[in-house]
This record gives sequence, C-alpha cells and structure tokens, in this order.
Amino acid sequence: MSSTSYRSSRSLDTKQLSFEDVVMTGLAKDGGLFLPSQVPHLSPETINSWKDLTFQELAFNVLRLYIKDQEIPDADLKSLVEKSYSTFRSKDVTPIKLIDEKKSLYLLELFHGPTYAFKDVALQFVGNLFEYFLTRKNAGKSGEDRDTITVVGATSGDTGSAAIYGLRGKKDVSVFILYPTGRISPIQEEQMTTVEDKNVHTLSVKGTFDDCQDIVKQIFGDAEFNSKYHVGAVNSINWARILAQMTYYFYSYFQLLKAEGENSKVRYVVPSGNFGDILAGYYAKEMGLPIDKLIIATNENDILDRFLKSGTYEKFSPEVEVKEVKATYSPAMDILISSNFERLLWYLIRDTIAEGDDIKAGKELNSWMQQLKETGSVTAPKAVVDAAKKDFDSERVSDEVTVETIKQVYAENPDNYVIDPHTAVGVQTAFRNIAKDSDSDSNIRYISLSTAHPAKFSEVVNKALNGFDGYSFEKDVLPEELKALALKEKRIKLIDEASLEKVKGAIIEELSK
Ligand SMILES: Cc1ncc(COP(=O)(O)O)c(C=O)c1O
Ligand SMILES: N[C@@H](CCOP(=O)(O)O)C(=O)O
Repeated sequence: MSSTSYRSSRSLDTKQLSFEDVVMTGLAKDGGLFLPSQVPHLSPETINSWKDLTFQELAFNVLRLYIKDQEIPDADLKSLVEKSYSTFRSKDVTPIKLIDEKKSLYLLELFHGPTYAFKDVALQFVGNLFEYFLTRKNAGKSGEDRDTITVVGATSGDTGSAAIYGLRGKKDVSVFILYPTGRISPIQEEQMTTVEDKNVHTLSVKGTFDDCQDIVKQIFGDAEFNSKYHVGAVNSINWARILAQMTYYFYSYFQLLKAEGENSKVRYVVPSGNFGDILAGYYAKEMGLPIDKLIIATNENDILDRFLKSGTYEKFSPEVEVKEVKATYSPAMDILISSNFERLLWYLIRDTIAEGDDIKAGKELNSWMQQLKETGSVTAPKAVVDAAKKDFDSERVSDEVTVETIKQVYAENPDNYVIDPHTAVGVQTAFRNIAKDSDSDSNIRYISLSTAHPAKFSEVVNKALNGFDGYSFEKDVLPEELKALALKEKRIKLIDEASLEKVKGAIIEELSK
C-alpha cells in the first residue's frame, strides 16, 4: 500500500494534494503542515525482504511509497537518489558504530555529507528535487515565463548550510537563510557565509532561532509576497525533509540486526529540537519497522520532555524565572516551538479524541494551535498523552552533563571517539535508559543518532577534552575541508531587529539586483 496524496494538518476539508504541490509549497496556506493522512503499512515479509539492500536502494523503496510514479518515474527517482548520495564520504552513507560494547549502544553517524550534519541526508535530495521539478516546468520556457522559487529558511546552524550546499548554483532558485546573530558556532557561520554562488544569501538576524522561524512562517502566510516570489521551504516543515530522513531508520535497523542478532529489541534515541528527525522515526515505526521505543533527548530547552511528563505543551516551565530560550552548549537544539510536533499531534488527536476522523482532527488541532499562539500553552487530554507515551519516552540533559558525556565517551572508547554536544545529549539519554533496563531486558539495543560532526562545535568539545593527554582538536577532529573555510571571505548581511518587514525588505532588495 502506498500513500501518495497529502492534506494540511489544519485542513477542514477533504481536499488532497500531490507530492509535487506539497514539496514546492512547503507550508499549507492555512498555516498547517502537510502530511499523508494514511501511512503505508509494510508486512513483516516485505520489511525482511529489504534487509540486504544498499542505502540507495532502500531510499528508493521508501520514497516510492510516498511519490506516485506518474509524478516521478522509477528511472528518474533512482537517478535523483544516486545523485543525492554520491556526495557522501561514507559508502554506507549513514553507518552505525558501536561505542559501548557492554551496554550495546550504537551511534548512527549522520554526518558524512557535505556539511557534516544530519540535514545533508534530506537536503541533498530536496535540492535535487527542486531542480527536477523546476526543470520539468520550465522546459521550452525562457526569460520572465520561467517558474522560479525563492527559498526562505531559518536555521539554528545546520539546516542553513545543508540547504545552501543542496541548492547553490541551481537555476531558477534563490536561497535566503535567516540565522540568529551570535547563536551559531563560528564554523557553521563560515559554512554559510563563504559560499560565493550568486543565488545564495544569508541574513544574520538579531534575535533567537524561534524569531527566525516565526518570520519564515509569516512570510509563507503573506499571500501577496508568496504569489510574487513563490516562496519555498527547506526547513523540516517541508514534507520531503521528513520523508528522506526515514531511510536511515530502516538502514540502521538492518545493520544493527546483522551485528547483534534477529532477536534484538531496538530503541532509537534522538537529540531533538524541531522534532523533524524523530518524526521520521515515528513514520518508520508506523510503517511497520519494529522499533520498540523512540526516545526524545532534549537540552535545557525542554518543551518536548515537559510535554511528555505533564501533558502541557508550553514554552516555559512555570518554575523558570527568565522567560526566554536558553543559549546552551547544543545550540542547534535551542528551540522552544517545535514545528513538527504539530504533525505528531494531528495523528495523536485523530487516533484518540477525533475517533479516526481527519476533519475533526484538523478542527481540534486548529483550536489547539490558536490557543498556543494566544496563551503560550495548551494542555492535551490524557488519551492523547497516553497515546504519545506508547511510542515515545524522553530525557532532558543539562550543559554540565553534556560536557561530562563527551569526556566519558572519549575516555572509555579505545579509539578515543569524539562526539559533538548534540550527540552527547542523545548518548547521555541512552546511558540513563540503559541504567534503568533490567537483566531480562538484555536483548535491548540502543541506536543514538549522531547528528553532527564534532568539528562544528570546537568550543564545547575543547572544553571537554583539552585536559586529556595527547588530545588535539586540529589534528584529531578538524577535517581539512572545514579548516580551509577560515581563510575564505565571509558575506554577512545583518538585520538589526527580528522584524518581518526588515527581512522582506532585504529579500526584495537582493532579488531586484
Ligand atoms: C546537530 C543537530 N542535532 C539535533 C537537531 C535537532 O533535530 P530536529 O530539529 O529534527 O529535532 C538539530 C537541528 O535540527 C541539529 O542541527
Ligand atoms: N536545528 C535546526 C533548526 C531548524 O530545523 P529544521 O530541521 O526544521 O530545518 C538547524 O540546525 O538549523
């Protein structure tokens, strides 16, 4: 069974859209996120028959379930997949690595793409997909008649560079990336601002990631701007991002079973912010991949952990005095409003209080989102929270413990393995879960997602490891390619206030040059 038509999470009618519409539109006009209302379910036999496939073959199979072959024929989809993963430095694309033999904890290394973060897995594909659809639309057209797209994205560090590397130099595409001034690492800023392609623009916005994301969503909601400039999304509001991320759950599951035996019970730990990465795991589980649990790992910006524990989705815990997003050692997860959580809420609502009715689910979700906007908080009924707890668990990890975890993994690993602070939040979450497991749980295995290369976060990594004899960031961690960035000229455009009008002004000015 496949699922190749889509609806908005806030839609109150039965209208369905195609994959191409959904990818090129990004965010629904009603402010909702696109989702397939039916998730395809695979039989255990089908899943088993996929176990020896390469990453690329698996990617093709997963994508095929969600994209009609009339929209992208087999041969074209195959070549999109091949092209997207030919840029990775690992033949496995996303290999797993055992980091603690005793505890059976594996890391899923997602940082072997061009910008050294998990976003490349989806954004190399999304970039090629935009190009594919635009080339087809523009066949035989010239000048003003050509369709164009203005990609507007928000980043807390990694999406921005991955989007830029996925879209640089692509015909008919302009890219604008907003990032919070001073809240991303120096290498992340260098990755984004040293790209010379004329279609790439970075805007350093005085504010937080949430401000940047909010401005991006307002731009999508601005009908006049949108119809003139054809705004496109690279953030995980774009369904294609979630879809492309599903592959590595399947691939790592099969790799783990080969290493540990067929009886293993597999739990995934996912360092989370915007909830896109773990949502891909939720879809894989719903499709039939036998994932025992999905564990959300948050830093001190812990809205997701608090929701699972209390049922209330609110930006700040009532106990905190300073009501603003905290700048942590894992900055890419400094997010308070988690875009993709809306997609999960839709399924949870539909399958509980909306009794399987898509329209009722949209109506209920609409009112929750309205309440969240107006009061900053929404409380879910027990049935919804219980449904979430069937699939998810969560932990919150402080900065101090993040540093300790980087140290511990380095010290305990025979090859002095270095992890980045986001990965450390996941690893610590796995350690805590392993400590809770009883002897009868000896077949449980954890796969913790390693979401970025440690070279991107030198300050925290050095804080953790500088005291170790023989440790050298330059020698042991920093790849030559990233070293070279420091010598390049940066192009930075400052936006001195988190203002929709100022961002729109900057975009219009650049496009009119
Ligand atoms: C390194 C890193 N880890 C984890 C995350 C969180 O992922 P998600 O936003 O999909 O929850 C991000 C940003 O998205 C990231 O850049
Ligand atoms: N952590 C992200 C924030 C944006 O998330 P996205 O997955 O919705 O693009 C980043 O690094 O930019």
